[in-house]
Amino acid sequence: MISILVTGSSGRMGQAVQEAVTQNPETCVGATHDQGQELYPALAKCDVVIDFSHHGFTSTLLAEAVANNKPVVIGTTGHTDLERQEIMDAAASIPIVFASNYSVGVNTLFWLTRKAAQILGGSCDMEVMEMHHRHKIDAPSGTARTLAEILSGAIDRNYEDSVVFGRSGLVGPRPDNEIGMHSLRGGDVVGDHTVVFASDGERLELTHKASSRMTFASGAVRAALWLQGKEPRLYNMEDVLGLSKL
Ligand SMILES: NC(=O)C1=CN([C@@H]2O[C@H](COP(=O)(O)OP(=O)(O)OC[C@H]3O[C@@H](n4cnc5c(N)ncnc54)[C@H](OP(=O)(O)O)[C@@H]3O)[C@@H](O)[C@H]2O)C=CC1
Ligand SMILES: O=C(O)C1=N[C@H](C(=O)O)C[C@H](O)C1
Repeated sequence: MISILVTGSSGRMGQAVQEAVTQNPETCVGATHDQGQELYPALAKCDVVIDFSHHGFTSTLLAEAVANNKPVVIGTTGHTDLERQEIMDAAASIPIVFASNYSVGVNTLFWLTRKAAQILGGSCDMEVMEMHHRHKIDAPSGTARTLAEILSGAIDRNYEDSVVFGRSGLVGPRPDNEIGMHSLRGGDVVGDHTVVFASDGERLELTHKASSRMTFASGAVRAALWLQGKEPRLYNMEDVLGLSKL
């Protein structure tokens, strides 16, 4: 039985993760952690951490996980460049799965987007749209960022140089190689993502819609089990699902 520390435990995802851990016959909730509580006693009791809390907590969590040699599944999004670097640095010491989305469907969308961009990237205008519930604090979503990173990689550009966030005013005709990013917020939407490939005469759209947070939670539990015995490295959910090899 693998004992899991669930951080951000009173949040929407923290609750879903506890349910998914309890439903899985191979895992149990060894401890929970929330803002203001001491981390070390909870961490010491567990084999692996699943974190869906706040980007500002990641560096504290990783410092403690490295000191105690515990693998970590990071589900939190919205990290700064410095925090992303800290995740990469920690992965030299402990195995980490860091994914903007733990659903099987979205990771299939990542794979399909990579293939479609390899075929269409040079000849199509590429845009990303996402919609989430009114409580989400970061934009664009981590998943939309990953999709835009895949698109920009396919046309040999960087995310930072190619992405344009929404458009307003006299922006002029759309330049080639620009990737538009559009974030909608409202109601209780769990998470919708669409990638658009548009050219003269036709348009391809790839869409994923999540209807339950349990899809992310059960994926994170799968990642936590997969991490057991792995070498220190930064992995993603495509590695967990074996999609990186296809
Ligand atoms: N990778 C994926 O598949 C998915 C990722 N996410 C990401 O997971 C994260 C959490 O989402 P969600 O559950 O909806 O958010 P919630 O706001 O519902 O929950 C966040 C939790 O983290 C706690 N928290 C907030 N700030 C801190 C802090 N500084 N230190 C420690 N704990 C803190 C909150 O405590 P308190 O209540 O006291 O504020 C709460 O328990 C987000 O980054 C979201 O984007 C979400 C879904 C899927
Ligand atoms: O905050 C959320 O809810 C979600 N966050 C993740 C993201 O930012 O991509 C994943 C999912 O879409 C739900």
